[in-house]
Amino acid sequence: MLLLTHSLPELQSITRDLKSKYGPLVSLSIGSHPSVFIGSHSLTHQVLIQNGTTFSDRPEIYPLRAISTASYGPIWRTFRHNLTSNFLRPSNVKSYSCARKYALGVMISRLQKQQQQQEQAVGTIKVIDHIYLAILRLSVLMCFGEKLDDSGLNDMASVHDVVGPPPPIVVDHEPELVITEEKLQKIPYLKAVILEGLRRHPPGHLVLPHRVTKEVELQGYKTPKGATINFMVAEMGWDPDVWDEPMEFKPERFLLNDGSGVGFDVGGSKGIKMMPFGAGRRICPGADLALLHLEYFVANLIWYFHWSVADGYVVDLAEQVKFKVVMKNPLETKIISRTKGQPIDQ
Ligand code: HEM
Repeated sequence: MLLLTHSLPELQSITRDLKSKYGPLVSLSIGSHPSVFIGSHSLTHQVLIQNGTTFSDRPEIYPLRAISTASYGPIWRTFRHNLTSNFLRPSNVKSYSCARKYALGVMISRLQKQQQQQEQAVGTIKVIDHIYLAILRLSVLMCFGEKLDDSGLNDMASVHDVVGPPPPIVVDHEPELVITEEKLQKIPYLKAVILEGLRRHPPGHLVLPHRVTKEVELQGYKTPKGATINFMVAEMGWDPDVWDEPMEFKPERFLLNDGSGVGFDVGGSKGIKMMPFGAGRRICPGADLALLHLEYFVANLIWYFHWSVADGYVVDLAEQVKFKVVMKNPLETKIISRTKGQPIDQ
C-alpha cells in the first residue's frame, strides 16, 4: 500500500482501521521507505527490550544528527553518555532545586498578578492555556481539565496533609515555602495523576521512528533491513485488553492496593503497558526529570491556587497534533490564590 499523506491524524485513523481488520501489526509503505506500525504491547516488548540492538537505529531522514536522530552506534553512545552522566545525573538534577524554585516563583507571581488584574477588570479570573513551561503545557492542563469539576485534584487531600495550611504570598518571585522534591515522595496520588495524564493524553502519539538494522520476521511478516518501525503509543495506552475503561481518567489505577505508593515501571523492562517515554535503549533519557518537574509544578500550583473552570466554559479535551499534541481549544480556568494576604503589585 502506498500512503500519500504526512498528516498524523489521518495516518492514525488509517492504521487504526487496518489494525482492527488485520491485527496489531500493520505494515505500510510511505514513499519508497517500508514502514511498520506496531500497536501490540507484547511485540513492542519483544522488539525494544528483548532485541534492542536490532531495533534502536534511526532512519536517515533527519538533516541534523544529534542524540535523538543519530544512528545507533558510537556517536550516539557518546551523546547519550554525556547527557546521562552529566546534565541528567541524579545528583545534578537534585542540585537544580534552586532553579526549579525560582521558575516556580516566577510562575506564581505572574498568576497572582494576573488574578489581581482580572479581579479588578471583570471580577473573574481566567487563565487561558498559559502555564509557562512547555513541558507542563499539555499534561498539566489535561490533568486539570479532566479533574476540574472533581474535588479530587483541587483538594488533593494528601497534598494538604503533607504540606500543611496555605502558603504565604510570594514576593519578588521568591516563594518562602514550596513543596520540596522530598515531600513529593509522600504524595503517591499526585504521581498517579501525572501517569494517568501521560497515559490518556501522551504528548506524542508515536515515538520517534526507529529503523531495523537487519531483515527480521515480525509475527510471520518478513520485514526488510532498513524498514522504519513506529510504535503506536496512544493506542497502547488506550487498549481495552490491557486497561480497564481506558478512556476514563482514573489515577487510582496506578496506586498500590493500600494506596501507599505507585506500582508502575515506566521503563517497561518486565512488560510494556504504556510507553509515553518510549522503551529500551532509546527510551527518553529525560523521563525522570520530566516526571519530577510535572509533579513539582502541579503540586505547588495546586497548593498556591484553587483551580476551577471559567464561567461559561466547557472543558473540551479534543487534541491537536503540533510538534507535540496540544489542546485544540485552550483551557480557560479561574484561579483563586490560597495564600494568606492579598497579592501585591510587582
Ligand atoms: C513529558 C515530557 C517528555 C516526554 C513525554 C518525552 C518523550 C520522549 C519520547 C517518546 C522519546 C522517543 C523514544 C524513542 O525513540 O523510542 C524521547 C526521546 C528523547 N527525549 Fe524525551 N520526553 C520528555 C521530556 C524530555 C526531557 C525533559 C528531556 C531532557 C532533559 C528529554 C530528552 C530526550 C532525548 C535526548 C531523547 C532522544 C533519546 C535517544 O534517541 O537516544 N525528553 N522523549
